[in-house]
Amino acid sequence: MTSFDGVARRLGRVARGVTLAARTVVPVDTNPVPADWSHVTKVDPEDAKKLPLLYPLYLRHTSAVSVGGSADVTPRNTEETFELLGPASVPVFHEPSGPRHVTLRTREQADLLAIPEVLNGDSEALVGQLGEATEYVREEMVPDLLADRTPWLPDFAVEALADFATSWLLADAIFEAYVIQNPDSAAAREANVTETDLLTPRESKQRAMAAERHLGSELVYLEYSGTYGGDDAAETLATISEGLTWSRLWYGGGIDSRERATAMLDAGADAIVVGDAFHRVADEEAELCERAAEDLGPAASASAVREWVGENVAVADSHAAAYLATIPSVLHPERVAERYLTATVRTWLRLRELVEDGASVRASSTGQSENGLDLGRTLGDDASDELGSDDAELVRRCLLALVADRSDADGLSSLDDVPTDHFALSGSSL
Ligand SMILES: CC(C)=CCC/C(C)=C/CC/C(C)=C/CC/C(C)=C/COP(=O)(O)OP(=O)(O)O
Ligand SMILES: O=P(O)(O)OC[C@@H](O)CO
Repeated sequence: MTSFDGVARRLGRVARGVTLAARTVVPVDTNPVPADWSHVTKVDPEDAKKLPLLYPLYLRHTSAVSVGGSADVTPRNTEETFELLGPASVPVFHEPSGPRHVTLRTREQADLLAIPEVLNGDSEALVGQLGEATEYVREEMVPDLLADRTPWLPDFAVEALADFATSWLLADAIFEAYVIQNPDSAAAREANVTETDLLTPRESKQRAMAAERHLGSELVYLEYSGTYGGDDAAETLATISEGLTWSRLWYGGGIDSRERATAMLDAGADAIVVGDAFHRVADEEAELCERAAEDLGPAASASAVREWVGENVAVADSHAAAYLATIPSVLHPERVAERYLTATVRTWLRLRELVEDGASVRASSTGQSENGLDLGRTLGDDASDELGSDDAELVRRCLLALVADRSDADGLSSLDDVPTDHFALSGSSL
């Protein structure tokens, strides 16, 4: 027995050596966070943060979407956000800020689970919350899953499987080592980061090096949430990146222009994270569509809508253009913004037309509308042609659900799970 244990220990050491060699000396990239992700859009599930009506159009340009936020996030609004984002063609990962934000449903929908550990907060934010989460997974989430899916398993097998599944969930997750540098943010309050906890560039680098080597953090995240870190952040990114060989380095906070995005990428960030600038697109369009609905009739022609947008919207100063400008691969953000804002107004007017006509919109078992939701006609061909088939189906479902909310609709129970409250326009009358 002892000798078997000895062999197992030696094998374990060899495996650790191979893993370390792959992270350092061998020229392969074993980090599960793709190196080519350079732009991440953070979608906050909290009820006050909304989505643009045609969100898959905007999100098709970002490398990945992160679902998470620090305030007013609940299991319900997190699951609803995944209902909308999970089926989209862009990779979606989950960044919980509390143990119970992770549910069986969010695990099914998310491509990755990214768990925050704060390097300059209190011990709760480094390991306390993770401890609570591990207990919850081992003693509630996994046993509930096993009871549901494998009720015939004997108790001893349930125990062993629950141990394995809990460890697997953590082994399969990625860990994000946060350095929070804006004490005025919700994330700082959550992690108990105060003015005295802010780090110098050198201290940030030292903790990042420890996170890579000791905690195995796939990601180091310099977080200025809500405010732009400017030159201080650039210096910190440059210093941290000198110390990292394997972990990715991300920057988030106040990115709302091409200049800010490129400044942080040039300073050494592998990716920038954009949150508020995306949600502002939704707030802006709600106001815009309400104005358009007052000026234009529901049956306004495509050219009338284009003209109205040209005359009434300062596209260069719009939040749509600002968000798109944060994505370096979007070469002409203003042009793209004009196309998307026009498509949004067209869509909104078309939905009003459908509701006004008292259209009984039906969804067939495949989710196809039988009445009037041809996307080319609704969004305009140029915008609808940009959507792949999964995104097109998702947009169609969301639009049908918004109409169904306001009409006598038969056969629409398949749309009940579309959480339309998450659109900024859900508060506007159709
Ligand atoms: C393993 C399971 C089931 C769950 C993990 C649960 C854990 C450990 C959560 C970590 C909670 C934590 C340490 C939070 C600290 C604050 C933080 C970094 C929040 C992330 O906030 P952002 O999403 O950046 O927030 P804002 O965009 O609102 O600023
Ligand atoms: O909302 P903003 O300021 O873009 O910040 C993004 C992200 O770092 C928040 O976690």
